[in-house]
Amino acid sequence: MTMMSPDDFVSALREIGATRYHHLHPFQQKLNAGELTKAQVQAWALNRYYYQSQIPVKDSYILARLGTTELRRDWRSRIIDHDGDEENRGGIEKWIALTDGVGLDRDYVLSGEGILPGTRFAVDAYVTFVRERTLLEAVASSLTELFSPQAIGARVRGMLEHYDFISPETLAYFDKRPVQAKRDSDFALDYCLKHARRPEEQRAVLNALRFKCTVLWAQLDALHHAYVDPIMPPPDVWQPGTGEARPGMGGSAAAAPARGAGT
Ligand SMILES: O=C(O)c1cc(C(=O)O)c2c(n1)C(=O)C(=O)c1cc(C(=O)O)[nH]c1-2
Repeated sequence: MTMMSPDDFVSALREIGATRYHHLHPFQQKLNAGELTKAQVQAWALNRYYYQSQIPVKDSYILARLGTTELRRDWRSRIIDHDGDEENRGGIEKWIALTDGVGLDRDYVLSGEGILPGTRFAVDAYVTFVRERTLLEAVASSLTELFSPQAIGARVRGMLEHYDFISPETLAYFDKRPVQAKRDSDFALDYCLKHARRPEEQRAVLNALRFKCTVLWAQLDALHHAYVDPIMPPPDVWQPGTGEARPGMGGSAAAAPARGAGT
């Protein structure tokens, strides 16, 4: 393998996004096109909460490995974006507003009890990847965010158009994401261009991005298999019709006992 020029390297990264990013997944396309039931949208919101909750965890591992004040200062804004600070609520809290908005009980969401095993394995694999691989690969695995602004735009437009139970407030999480994603992925791309100085390092960056695409894809596979076709959630996870907030209450309604699949 020979060293790619910076332009070819960036093209190879973009090609991975064009062919493997989760905007291509059938579950994502159904979500955007208004083809999901409310329960299926609830399943998406509930499971993705687990991804959201682990993002600042994985960024904390990366932060600890960055060798300079400048790099850490840049990277720490990612953690603040998700955990919030004295002035701004963070992304995790905004995701809870999303699960509130689709009618899920807050305590049930926070408990993580109804998360699909496939979601858990995929997200945990991402955290493990950034802990165990080189720093370059850990940074590169966030490069999927090069492709998220477009995917988010299409998703928000589609969901607002097609679902009467979705309001702009419910999707407020996504308002700031495209700008944050651009800032973060510009930084990560710059880092990878600077630090991938050998062909095998370029290959490792490309593979880290491929891996991360599978982390996102596997989460949608898990949702599709459990809640779309056929409806077959594993035991002990969220069942449609359960875990809903009582009318007028923000949280703490006990999850209803699990019923049979599809009820
Ligand atoms: O809605 C999306 O399509 C989407 C995708 C991704 C991504 O590409 O990993 C992230 C997010 N959203 C997101 O909101 C987010 O905070 C985020 C952090 C990261 C990361 O790898 O550090 N990816 C993503």
